[in-house]
Amino acid sequence: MNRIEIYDTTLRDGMQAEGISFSLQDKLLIAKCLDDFGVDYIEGGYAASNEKEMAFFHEAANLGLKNSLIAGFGNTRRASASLEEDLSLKAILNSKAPVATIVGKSWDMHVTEVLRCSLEDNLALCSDSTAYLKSKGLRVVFDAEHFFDGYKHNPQYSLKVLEAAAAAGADVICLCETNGGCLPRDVYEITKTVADAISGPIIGIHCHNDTDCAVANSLAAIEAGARHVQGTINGMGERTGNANLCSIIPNLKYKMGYEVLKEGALQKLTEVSRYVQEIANMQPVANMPYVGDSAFAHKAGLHVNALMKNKATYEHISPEMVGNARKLLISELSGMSNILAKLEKYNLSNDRDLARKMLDKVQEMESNGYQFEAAEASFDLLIKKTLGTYKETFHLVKYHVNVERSGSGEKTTEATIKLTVDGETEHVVSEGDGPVNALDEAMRKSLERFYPSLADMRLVDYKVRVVNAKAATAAKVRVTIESRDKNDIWGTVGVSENIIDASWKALKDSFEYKIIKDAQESR
Ligand SMILES: CC(=O)SCCNC(=O)CCNC(=O)[C@H](O)C(C)(C)COP(=O)(O)OP(=O)(O)OC[C@H]1O[C@@H](n2cnc3c(N)ncnc32)[C@H](O)[C@@H]1OP(=O)(O)O
Ligand SMILES: CC(=O)C(=O)O
Repeated sequence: MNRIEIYDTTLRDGMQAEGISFSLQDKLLIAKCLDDFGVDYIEGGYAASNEKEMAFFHEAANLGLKNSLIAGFGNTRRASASLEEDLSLKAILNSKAPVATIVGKSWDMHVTEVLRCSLEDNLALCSDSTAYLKSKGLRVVFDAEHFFDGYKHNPQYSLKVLEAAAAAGADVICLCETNGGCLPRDVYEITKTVADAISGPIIGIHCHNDTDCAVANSLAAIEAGARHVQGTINGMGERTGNANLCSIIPNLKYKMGYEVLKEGALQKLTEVSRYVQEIANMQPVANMPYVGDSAFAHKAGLHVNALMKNKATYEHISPEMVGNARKLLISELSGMSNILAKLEKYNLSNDRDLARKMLDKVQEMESNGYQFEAAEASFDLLIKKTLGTYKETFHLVKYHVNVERSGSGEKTTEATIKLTVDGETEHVVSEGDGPVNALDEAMRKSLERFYPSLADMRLVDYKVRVVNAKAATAAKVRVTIESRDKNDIWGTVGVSENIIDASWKALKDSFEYKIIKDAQESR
């Protein structure tokens, strides 16, 4: 069989990550996104855990999912409870999910020390819990917890657990690398033994990332015969996380030739990763393989030079295959090729004189603290200034920012700005939450009359960095601002000894970029 089932546990194991808490609405949005992406299973949560988890299952039934089956998660029955009375099994049935995933103990040490029952009793729990859920018409995934560690200590017993679940009718026997401490060779060999020993159910793999090998371990298990893989979007999960589906899926498809998801789904991978990241309020990890912002970002001059001749020189796949985009960065490590590549947008990529001037300018500015990597819009304005096509869209006469704090802790911040547009003067004052916000508000207030489309622009990120730390408070600071409107997102940069002035420079570039962009688009 060449097809691999993709089982997503972002909403259950992913939510076990420190700092992650999904609301019911978050869970429903993610489930919809995963269904559009086309994963085979969405594990919705630990059904017996709390009301929100249960509510998810009931609401998810109305989402009209087209591609994915919802799985309700729980454990094998407690030794002290009957099948009908066991809270975990009851909750799975109450969830009305078509798939039941039950975690059962497959390491003898866990049976004797955590469940505190006999090894025989645990075999009965695994077997009768599986058979009971099957008798209710559910598809059953049996998650053999700590299977690899268990196998290393007592292989006969761990295999007996799998055999008990298989004989009871489990559809999938999933080998869990719960503590995440194994390396690929062990995972391959142990999975191969299981795949040879167990016939009937599909063999699955569920890995954690404690040795940074969760993806490699999952792929090793697939090579050894597993045909079902569990993981989470962006690898979020308990401790160091779960196996990252955003790496596993493209590796299976593009590197190993397996069938996964539906045709065309991989082109949505980056979007899915960022959507889940946004809902989870996670810090973006730029160097994530395939989906990270830097996954196809090229900085070194030699690399860009070669890429312009043939993309395969420094890219293992083309970014479009996973819905990501190539970025060519401008920095002090740039060569002529980085600049020429940027000039392509202006049909000027043959103008080597211009490229040389730009490169000299970039290197001079970067030695003074500028950095253009995250400030494409400032770079764009610099090209126009060097070409002589730049026309000032407004002219600053002066600004003044006042920050006051009273003895009782009351704070007020006010910015006054005087500027001219085509000879007309505007002089306005604005309050703000802080000096940059006040300056931003004052600029909007003074410019919106001339450029109404500024109303749909907003500042989304603001970063400050000291660039020559040795000079302490006299050091320069670099301010990088990210702005967006309905269609675009752009970055600008300003450097000064004064943080307000550095912010002003970055803000000015941002406003000018937006005004020029809109004028060009309306032509
Ligand atoms: C490997 C994994 O990640 S599995 C998923 C783990 N996820 C979670 O724990 C998150 C959700 N959990 C919860 O909301 C709660 O822990 C609940 C509702 C499941 C249980 O809560 P409580 O009844 O208060 O029990 P508590 O969490 O303290 O202890 C777990 C109990 O389950 C038992 N148990 C653990 N695994 C199993 C199993 N596979 N089969 C049967 N019983 C089990 C433990 O022995 C313990 O029993 P004890 O109280 O007799 O010592
Ligand atoms: C089931 C599970 O999450 C684990 O064993 O890690």
